[in-house]
Amino acid sequence: MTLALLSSRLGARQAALEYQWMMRATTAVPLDEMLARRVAGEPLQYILGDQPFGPLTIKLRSPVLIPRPETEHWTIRLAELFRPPTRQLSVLDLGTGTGCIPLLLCHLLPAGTVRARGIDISSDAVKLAGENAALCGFSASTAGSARNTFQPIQASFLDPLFPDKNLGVDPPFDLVTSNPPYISWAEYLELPASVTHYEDPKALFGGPDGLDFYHAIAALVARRGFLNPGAVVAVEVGDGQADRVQQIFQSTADLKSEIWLDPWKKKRTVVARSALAI
Ligand SMILES: C[S@@+](CC[C@H](N)C(=O)[O-])C[C@H]1O[C@@H](n2cnc3c(N)ncnc32)[C@H](O)[C@@H]1O
Repeated sequence: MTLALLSSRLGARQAALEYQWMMRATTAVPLDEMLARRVAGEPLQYILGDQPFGPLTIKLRSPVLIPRPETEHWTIRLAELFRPPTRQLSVLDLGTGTGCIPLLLCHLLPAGTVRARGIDISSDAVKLAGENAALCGFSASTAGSARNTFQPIQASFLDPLFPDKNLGVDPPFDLVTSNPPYISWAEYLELPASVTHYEDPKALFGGPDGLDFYHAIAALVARRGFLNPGAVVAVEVGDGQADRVQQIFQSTADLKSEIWLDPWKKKRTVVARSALAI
């Protein structure tokens, strides 16, 4: 009965596909319950409890944002900029969520070359990112010095005192990444219920025009001593925001940048580089 309902909701083809994923899921949730939750509109990823992100399997729990394929795409391309690595990279991910971005970088770059920290205001996100760090084998507490490490830290990077001396977030950084909240108020009203009911509004809202977090990130990386010479700052942007974000980085941080397209040819990532001599 519920499978029939799912078919009427998603179409027979998609329902059959999702049914197969549920059958293969390793979660302890009974199949009937999975079907009922999906029919009620819950995203499949939360029901299954994990999803692939590049070659990694990332654990998921509502309300922490479900990593998107666009983010996976630019993170893989970003790792290529650091091949072969010329030195140890100190990485800071702002708004880390599941930890997917720094964890994929840890996976893609040679062992012992990445020390990543991820900041998130949400305790749910920090807890989940810690679980993912352990599952992927990059937990800072257990890893030896020859391993890449990722440590999630609960803090707000909008706080004027960030990074407080006691946080363990010690500049300078070689790479700053962020997929910040970038949905404007107008866009939020248009989002489907599958997003607004299950994903944390804190992960979505970027202020009235969606650009608040880019101003904050540009001001942060503009601080003296925050970036190493030649450091890279890579931020994901929403539809139609890329040119404006480029201007913000230029005017606030004096950083020149380029724009990367996503697999659907949309301007998705602004990638800036600090001068080789600062
Ligand atoms: C769009 S989600 C991105 C999550 C993850 N990086 C990804 O790509 O899937 C933005 C994240 O920023 C976090 N966030 C929102 N405001 C923040 C703040 N002031 N300081 C730190 N993190 C914040 C949210 O909790 C959320 O996890």
